[in-house]
Amino acid sequence: MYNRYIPPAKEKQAPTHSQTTPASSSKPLSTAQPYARYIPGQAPAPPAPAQPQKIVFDDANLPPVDHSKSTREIDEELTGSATQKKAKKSKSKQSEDVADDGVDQEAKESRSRKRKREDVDQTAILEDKVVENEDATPASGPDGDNAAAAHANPENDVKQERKPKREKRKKKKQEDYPDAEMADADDDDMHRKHRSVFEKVQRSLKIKERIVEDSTKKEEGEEEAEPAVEHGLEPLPQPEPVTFDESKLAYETLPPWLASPVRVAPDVTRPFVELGISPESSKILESKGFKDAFAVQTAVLPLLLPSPDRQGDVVVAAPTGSGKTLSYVLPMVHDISKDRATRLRALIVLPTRDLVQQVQLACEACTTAFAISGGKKVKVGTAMGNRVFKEEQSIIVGEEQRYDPQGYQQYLQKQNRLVSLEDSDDEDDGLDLERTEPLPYHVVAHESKVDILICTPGRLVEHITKTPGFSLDYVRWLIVDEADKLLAQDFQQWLDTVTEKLSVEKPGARDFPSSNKSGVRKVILSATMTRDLSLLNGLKLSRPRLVVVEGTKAGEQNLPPLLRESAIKIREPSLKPLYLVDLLRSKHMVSVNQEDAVDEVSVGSETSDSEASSASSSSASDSESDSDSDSDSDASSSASSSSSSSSTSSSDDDEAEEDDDDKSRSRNRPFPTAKKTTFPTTVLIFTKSNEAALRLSRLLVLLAPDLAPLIGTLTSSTKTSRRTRTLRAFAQNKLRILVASDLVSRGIDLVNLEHVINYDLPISETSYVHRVGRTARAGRRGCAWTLVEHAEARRFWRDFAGEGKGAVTTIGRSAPIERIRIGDGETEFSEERVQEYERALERLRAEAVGGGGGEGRK
Ligand SMILES: Nc1ncnc2c1ncn2[C@@H]1O[C@H](COP(=O)(O)OP(=O)(O)OP(=O)(O)O)[C@@H](O)[C@H]1O
Repeated sequence: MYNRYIPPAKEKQAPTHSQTTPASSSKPLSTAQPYARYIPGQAPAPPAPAQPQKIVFDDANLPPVDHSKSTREIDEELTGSATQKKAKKSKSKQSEDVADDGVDQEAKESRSRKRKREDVDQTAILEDKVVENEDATPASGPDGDNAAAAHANPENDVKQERKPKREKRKKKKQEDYPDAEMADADDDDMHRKHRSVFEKVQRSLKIKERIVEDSTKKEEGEEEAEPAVEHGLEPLPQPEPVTFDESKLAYETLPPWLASPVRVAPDVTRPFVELGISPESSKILESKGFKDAFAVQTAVLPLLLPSPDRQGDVVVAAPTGSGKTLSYVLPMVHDISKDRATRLRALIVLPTRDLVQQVQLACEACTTAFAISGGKKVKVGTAMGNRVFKEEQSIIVGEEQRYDPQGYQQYLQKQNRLVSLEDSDDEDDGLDLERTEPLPYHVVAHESKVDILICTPGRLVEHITKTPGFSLDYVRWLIVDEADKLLAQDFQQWLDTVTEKLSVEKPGARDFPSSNKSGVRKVILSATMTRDLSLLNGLKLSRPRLVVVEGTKAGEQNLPPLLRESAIKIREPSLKPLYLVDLLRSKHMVSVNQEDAVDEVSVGSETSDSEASSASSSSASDSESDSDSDSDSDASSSASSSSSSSSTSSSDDDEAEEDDDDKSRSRNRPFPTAKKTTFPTTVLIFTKSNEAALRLSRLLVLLAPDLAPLIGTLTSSTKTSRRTRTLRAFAQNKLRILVASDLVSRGIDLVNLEHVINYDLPISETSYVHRVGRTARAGRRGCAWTLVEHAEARRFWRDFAGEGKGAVTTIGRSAPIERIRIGDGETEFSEERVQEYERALERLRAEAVGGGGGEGRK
C-alpha cells in the first residue's frame, strides 16, 4: 500500500504564455515524482531543463477543462463575435430555408458546426503566427504590406476629417490591446477583415488564458481541497540515503525465527531435574561431571524434550565450549531410550573423524544415564571410514537367515538382473549384491544394530547407497553439528541424499514414543552459525527456533568470556620460530587454571618418547597427503566400497610400519634430549597447513630439545589411530605441546588446554574463533596468542581485533587484545642464537633431502 502523495502547496503565479501549455498545466514540471522508486546508490535524476513550449492549440494537449461548458459554448467563446455573426447569418439562412426537410436542416447545422470548428482551427493557426511574431517589430504584422499599400490610396484622404476620433479610438485600443498596436497603425488602410481577425486572436488568447487559469486554479484547489488531515495522509517522505551496514541489513532481511531468537544469558545454570531430566538420570549425569545444565542447555533442553507444546526444529548459535553437544545428546538419548526395538532413530553428522569419536563418548555417557527406570540402553555406532567398509556395515546393520521361499525366488531374479547388468556393462542401477548369500529358500533379513549413528557425511552417503538394509525410514532425529562448515561444503550432496530419504513416510515409523508427535526433528548447531538462508534452506527446517547465548546474535561470533587474547609483534619474520621458542619459555606460559598446575614432567617415558619422535618426524607416512583438508568427510566419501576396504586395511598396515619408523628414528634422534624437563601448562600451536605443522614441530624439537618429548603433531594427513593416541597422551598430560593444522580447530574438546598460539594467522574470522575456542571452554580460563608479522598487522587489527579506523569485526569479545613484546629490543636475538637457528634449518634441509620434508629459512 502506498500512501497517497500530496505535493507541497504551489506558489500561485499568473500564467504566462509559456506556462499555458497544456502539458505544464496538467503535470507539474517538478522532477519529484510522487511514486518514484528509490534506488539506493543512484542519485536522483537532475531536474530536466525547462523546454521552451511551443503553443499549439491542439485539443489533445488541452488541459482538463471545465466540462460543465459545452463544446459549443467554448467554440463560441473562442470564435468571438465574428463567429456569432456567422452563426446569426446561418440562423437567418436557416429560417429562410425553414421549409426544407429535417435532414437538410440537420446537415446544415452540422456544416455550420464544422465551419465554427474550422474557424477555431484557423484562429489557432493565426494565433500561432502571432505568437511567433510577437517579439518582432509591430509594423511588420501579418498584413503590414497590405497596410502600407492601403496608406498609399488617395481615397483615404476623404477620411482625414475623422482622424481625431480614430486616434482617440486607437489610443484606447492601444491601452486595451497593446499587442494590436501594429494592426491599428494605419486604421484607415486596414482591411476590416484583418482587423476582425486580430481582434479574434486577441480575444481567443484572453479566453484561453482564462480557461487555463481557471482549470489550474481548479486543480490546485482540488489538491489543496484534499486535506492531509481529513484523510489522515501525510506527504510521502523522501527516502533517506541508505548506509550499507551489512550485519544490520542481514538482520532486517532475516525471517522472523532468525531475527527474534530465544536468548539466554551466558552465566545461567540450572539443575537438570528442573529441566525435565529424572532425578535418577540427573544423579548419573552428576557423577560424570555434569552437575548443572549450562546456559545453552537450559534453553535447548525444554525445546527438545517431549512436551505437549509445539515441536519444531532448533538452530543453536552458542560460543565454543559452551556445551552444545550435551544440549542435543541428552534429549535425543532420553527420547530413544523409550523405544523397545533397536532401529536407526538418529543421525549425527560431523565434519571430522575426531569429532565423531568425541561425540560418541558424550552419547555413551548419556546412554547409561537413561538406561535406568525402564529405559533401554541406547546403542551408538559410528561410520567415518576408519575401518574396512564391510566391517563397518556389519557393525551398523545385522543380518539373519529367514525361511521365505517366495522371497528367495525374488532374490534369485534380482541376482540374474545384476549379472546381466554386469555383462552388458550398463550403468549400475543402484542395486548391490547382498553381503551374505541366503541359504536355499531363505532370505537374508536386515535389522539395524544401532539406534544412533554418528558419522561423517561422505561415509553416510556410502552406507545409504551401498549397505543393504541400511534404512532411514525410522530416523526421527537429524543433528548437524558444525553446521556452517557442513552446509558450505556439501560433500557428495549428502544433504540432498539424506533429506530425500527422510521425506519418505512410513505409517507410524517416525512416531515419538513420549508424545503424540511424528516426523524428523532437526537440530543444527555451530559456534559460527551461518545466516546464509540459501544454505539453511537446504535443511528444509520445519517451524524452526533459533537459540542464541546472550551477547551473540545470529551470525555474530562471540568468544568464550574467560578467554584472554594477546598479540605478539614479529619484527624479524625470518626468525619467527625463535619468537615462538621464547614465548614457550616466557613467563606467560603458566597455568591459568590453578587446579591444572602440574609439576615437573619427566621425559623418557615410552609414550612421550614415541610421541615426541613422531612429532619430530616429517616422514612420508605423516605427510602422505599434503591436502590441508581438515575434513575426513572428503577422504571417506571419495572411496568406493571396495577401494575403501583395501585402503583401510592397508592403512592399518601403514600404521604398523609407522611405528617401526618411529622406533628407528627414535634411536637416531639427532639432538640430545634433556633427562628432565618442566613445562607448567598445555599449548596448542596452529600453523597454516599440514606441511607447516610438520616442519615447525621438527624445528621446535631441534631448537628446544628439552621440550622435544612433550611435543606432538596433529595434521589431517596423520593416521586417525595416531591422532587418537596423540590426543589421549595430551589429555593425560604426557604431551604438553601440540603443533596442528586447522584439523583440530573445530569442535575438538581438549579439556586441559590452556594456551592456543596462532603461529600462522588464521584465514578468516571464523577460523580464528574456532582456533582460540579450543581453550577457555566449559567455564575455564584460557589464553590465545597470535604472532603478527608486520605485513599482517593491518589485517589482524582490523579484521580480528576490530581496532583501527573503520575496523569492523564479527568477533565479540569481553576484553580487547593485549599487545605483548617478546625479546629485549631491536636486536632481540643474539648472534649465537641466530647461528643455532641456522644450523637447525640446515639440519632440517638435510633431512628433507634425505627423504623427509624440510624448510629453508623463511
Ligand atoms: N552441564 C555441564 N557441566 C559440566 N561440563 C559440561 C556440561 N556440558 C558440557 N560440559 C563440558 O563442556 C565442554 C565443552 O562442551 P562441548 O564440546 O559440547 O562444547 P561446544 O559448545 O560443542 O564447543 P565447540 O563449538 O567448540 O564444539 C566439554 O568438555 C563438556 O564435557
